[in-house]
Amino acid sequence: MLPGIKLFDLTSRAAIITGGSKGLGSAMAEGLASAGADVLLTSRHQAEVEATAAQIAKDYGVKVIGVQADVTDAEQVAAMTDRAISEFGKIDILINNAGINIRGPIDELTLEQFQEVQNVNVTGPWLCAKSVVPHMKQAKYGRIINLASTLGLVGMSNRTPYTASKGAMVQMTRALGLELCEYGITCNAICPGPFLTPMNEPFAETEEIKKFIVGAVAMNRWAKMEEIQGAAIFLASDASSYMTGSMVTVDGGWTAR
Ligand SMILES: NC(=O)c1ccc[n+]([C@@H]2O[C@H](COP(=O)([O-])OP(=O)(O)OC[C@H]3O[C@@H](n4cnc5c(N)ncnc54)[C@H](O)[C@@H]3O)[C@@H](O)[C@H]2O)c1
Ligand SMILES: O=C(O)C(=O)C[C@H](O)[C@H](O)CO
Repeated sequence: MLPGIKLFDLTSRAAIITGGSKGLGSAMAEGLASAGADVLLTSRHQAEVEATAAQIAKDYGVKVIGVQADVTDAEQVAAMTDRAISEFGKIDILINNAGINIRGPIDELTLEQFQEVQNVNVTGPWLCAKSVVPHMKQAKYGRIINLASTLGLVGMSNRTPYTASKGAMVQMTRALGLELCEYGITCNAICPGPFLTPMNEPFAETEEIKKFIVGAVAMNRWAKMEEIQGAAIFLASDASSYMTGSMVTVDGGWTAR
């Protein structure tokens, strides 16, 4: 008999998820934990990430550790990787989730704002991948999952820093997917559509976003938080073993139009 649903089992797998104290990071941490994985969650804020980690560990009976780490700081990223190795002895899965979005017309944005978005959304995931890859190569196994965005595939006004960064994430996923598959490591991306996380909450009631949800998203609604979990578990598990350099859209039909 072929393995079927067992392909999605993450028992005893060790994962790092960046930017995980709230939003999609914590939803994916719950998803992986529910499939049996141990998780090291990072955030820039120690108390917040510890509280999220403790709750998930209690709910799912796996090891979940909260660690303060800014993904743009190479030393903090190295410490994050060292901690995962000392806690779990290996790193099977990296989810590059931490990200920011600074919106506005190009003539009102500053160079510093543009660079900040590239630094968190592109340099951060590159640094995290660079840091875990030697361990994955040694183990001849790894799953790297990048949170790109629908806005890495299609455009949207007043979002030049974010769309540029997510387009870069799409291309970095393809390049890393090609580079690493000979070592048993895959790299794929999730391209989410609109989820009502802290990133989007302040804009949810604007006319622009209300029109966009009805006009661009075929399902005419925001995604529910749990709707990110299927893609995350799939790409983290052996169920996706023949996929690398792929973009998985979870966007309510936005890009199908
Ligand atoms: N929410 C959406 O609709 C949506 C859509 C497409 C893609 N995404 C992407 O999914 C990811 C998660 O988004 P979200 O909506 O949960 O956002 P969010 O703002 O709710 O959460 C992002 C997390 O990243 C953390 N973070 C920010 N800068 C960091 C840094 N330098 N180092 C470490 N952590 C840092 C934040 O503290 C926060 O916990 C992002 O990469 C985002 O671009 C989100
Ligand atoms: O950036 C925004 O304000 C959006 O509403 C875009 C989407 O919600 C989401 O981020 C798509 O990737």
